[in-house]
Amino acid sequence: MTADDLTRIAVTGSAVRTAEEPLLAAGRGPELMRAAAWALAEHAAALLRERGPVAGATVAALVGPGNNGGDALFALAFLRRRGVAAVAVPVRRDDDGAPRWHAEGWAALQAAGGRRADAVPPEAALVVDGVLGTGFTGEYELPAAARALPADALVLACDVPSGVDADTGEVRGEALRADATVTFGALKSGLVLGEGAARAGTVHVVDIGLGPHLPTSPAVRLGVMDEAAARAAHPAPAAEAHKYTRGVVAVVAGSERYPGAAVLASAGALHTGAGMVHHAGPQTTRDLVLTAHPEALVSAKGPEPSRADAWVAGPGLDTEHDARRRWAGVLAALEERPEAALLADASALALLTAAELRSLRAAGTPVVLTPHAGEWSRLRERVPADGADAADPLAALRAWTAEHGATVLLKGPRTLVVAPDGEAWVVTGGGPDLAMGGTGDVLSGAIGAVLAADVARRSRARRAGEDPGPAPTARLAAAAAWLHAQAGADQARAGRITTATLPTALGARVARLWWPDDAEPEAVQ
Ligand SMILES: NC(=O)C1=CN([C@@H]2O[C@H](COP(=O)(O)OP(=O)(O)OC[C@H]3O[C@@H](n4cnc5c(N)ncnc54)[C@H](O)[C@@H]3O)[C@@H](O)[C@H]2O)[C@@H](O)CC1
Ligand SMILES: Nc1ncnc2c1ncn2[C@@H]1O[C@H](COP(=O)(O)OP(=O)(O)O)[C@@H](O)[C@H]1O
Repeated sequence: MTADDLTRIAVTGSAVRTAEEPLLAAGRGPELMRAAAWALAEHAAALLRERGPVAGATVAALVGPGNNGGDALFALAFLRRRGVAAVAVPVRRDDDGAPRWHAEGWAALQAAGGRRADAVPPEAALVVDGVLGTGFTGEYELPAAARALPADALVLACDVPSGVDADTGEVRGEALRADATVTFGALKSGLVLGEGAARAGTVHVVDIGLGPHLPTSPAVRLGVMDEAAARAAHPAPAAEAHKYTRGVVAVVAGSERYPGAAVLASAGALHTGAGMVHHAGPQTTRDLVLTAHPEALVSAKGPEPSRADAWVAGPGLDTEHDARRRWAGVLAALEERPEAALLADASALALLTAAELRSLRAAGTPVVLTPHAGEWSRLRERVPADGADAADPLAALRAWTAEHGATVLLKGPRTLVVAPDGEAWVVTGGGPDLAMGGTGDVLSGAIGAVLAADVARRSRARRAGEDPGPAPTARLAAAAAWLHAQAGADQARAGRITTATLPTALGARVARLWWPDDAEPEAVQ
C-alpha cells in the first residue's frame, strides 16, 4: 500500500498483526515500537499545544501488559524529554504486586525521569489509553484507574481504544471514548466501523513501514470513501459529452399513495448529473415530477429499454399489485438490455427473489440493493445465505453478496457497501441531519445517476472494441452515498434541514467534485 492508501484503506487488526510477523521474526520489533511511540508522543504534544505549553504539562498513561503498553511507556519517555511530567499508571499486576508491563519501556521512562503512580494525577492534561491494542480478546474490564480521570483531560488512544475489537469495531466491555487515536502501520477497520468508530475520535494513521507487507485481498480490506475516490468513480463529463454519454436514468418510484418518492428519486438522479431522467409512474407522480423538474421525461412505462442505462426501482411503490407489476416491467426491460444497471430499494427489496438475482447475475447486470437495517434483516430472512446472520455486519454482507451476486449498500450512520467479490467501502461523514423521511429516495436516484454514467462509459468502450471489465458497483454506490452524506452535512451547516432541499445541496457537491477549481457558485435560494 502507498502512504496515501494507508489512510484510505482500512485493514483488520489481525491482518496488521500478520503483516508484522516477518518483521518481528527479523528482530525489528523494538524499531517498530520506537517509531510508533515517537508518533504517539508527537500527537500527544500537538494536543497539549492546543491547550497551552507542552513543557510543564502532565501526561499520564494507563499502561497494559503488552506491546500496546510498551508503546505508551516509550511515548511517555519521549514526552518527558520535552519537559512533560510523565506518569505511568500500571493496570495489571503480578501476584507480588509488581506492575506487569513492558520492562524496556518502563526502563526507558525511568531513565528519562518519568514516574509511576497508582492513579491518574488530577493535574493530568492528557491521558494515553495504552491498556490493550490489537491483542485484545474476550471482554474488557475498565481498570479502576480509568474510572477516575480528571474531568477536562483529553484522552488519546494508543493504536485502538482499549476494549474495541480492531477487526470489527465491536466494543466488548466499557471502552473509554478517545478524543483522538494514533494507529500504527495501517488504518484498522475497527476504527471506522460500528461503535469503535465512535470511540476512536479523530484517527491519525502512522506509517511504520508495514505497507509492503499488508494483505491485498479484498476480504480484509475496507475502503474509506473520500473525495478523491468519489471523483475517480464519478468523473466530470468530458468536453464532448452529450446527454446520452452522461447516462439515462429510469426512475420507477412513487405512487398515488407515496407520490413524493418519485420526485425525490428523480431529483437525486438529476442533481447527481444524469444526462437524462425518465420517470415511469401514474399520472399523479408524472405531473409532480414535471412540475418540480421540467427537464425530466415522464411516461407510464418508462424509456425504451435500449435507452436506459440504469433503472432505479422501488421507492414509494404502492399496493402489492402495483409494486409487482412495475417491478416485473423493470426486470423485463433489463432482459432486453442486460448491460444496464439496476438499483433496487424499498418495495423492490421486498419483492426481489433468489431466482431473479440468479438471472440478473447470469446476464451480467450490475445490481445494487440499498436496504436500511430493517430491510436488510427482512431481506436476509426471505433470501437467506450461509453466514449472512453473522453478528459482524461486514462479514454478514460479504457472505450474502458473494452468494447472491448483488452489491449491497447497507444504509445507516455508517453506510457499508460490499460487492460480490468482497470489495468493501465504508461511507462516513454524514450525520443525523440525514435521518429524515425521503433522504433514502434521494440516495437511490443519486446512485442511479452514478451507475448510469458508468454503464454509458462502458458501452462506449465496448463499441470501441475495448474490454471495460466488470462494473465496480461497490465503489460507484459508495461514491454516491459519500456525495449524499456530504450534501446532508453541507445543507445542515447552511441552515437547511429538510429533505426537499437535499437534492440542491447534492448538486452543489457534485459541482465541487467535478469542477473543484471554479469559484463557489452562488447558493441557490
Ligand atoms: N508487534 C509489533 O511489532 C508492534 C506492536 N505495536 C503495538 O502492540 C500492540 C499489540 O501488542 P500485543 O500483541 O502485546 O497485545 P496488546 O498489548 O493489545 O495486549 C496485551 C495482552 O493483554 C492480554 N489481553 C487480551 N485481551 C485481554 C482482556 N480482555 N483483558 C485482559 N487482558 C487481555 C493478552 O494476553 C494480550 O496479549 C498493538 O496494538 C500496537 O499498539 C506497535 O508497537 C507497533 C509494533
Ligand atoms: N444518524 C445518521 N447519520 C448519518 N446518516 C444517516 C443517519 N440516519 C440515516 N442516515 C442516512 O439517511 C438515509 C435514510 O434512508 P432511508 O432509511 O431509506 O430513509 P427513507 O426511506 O425515508 O428515504 C440513508 O442514506 C442513511 O444512511
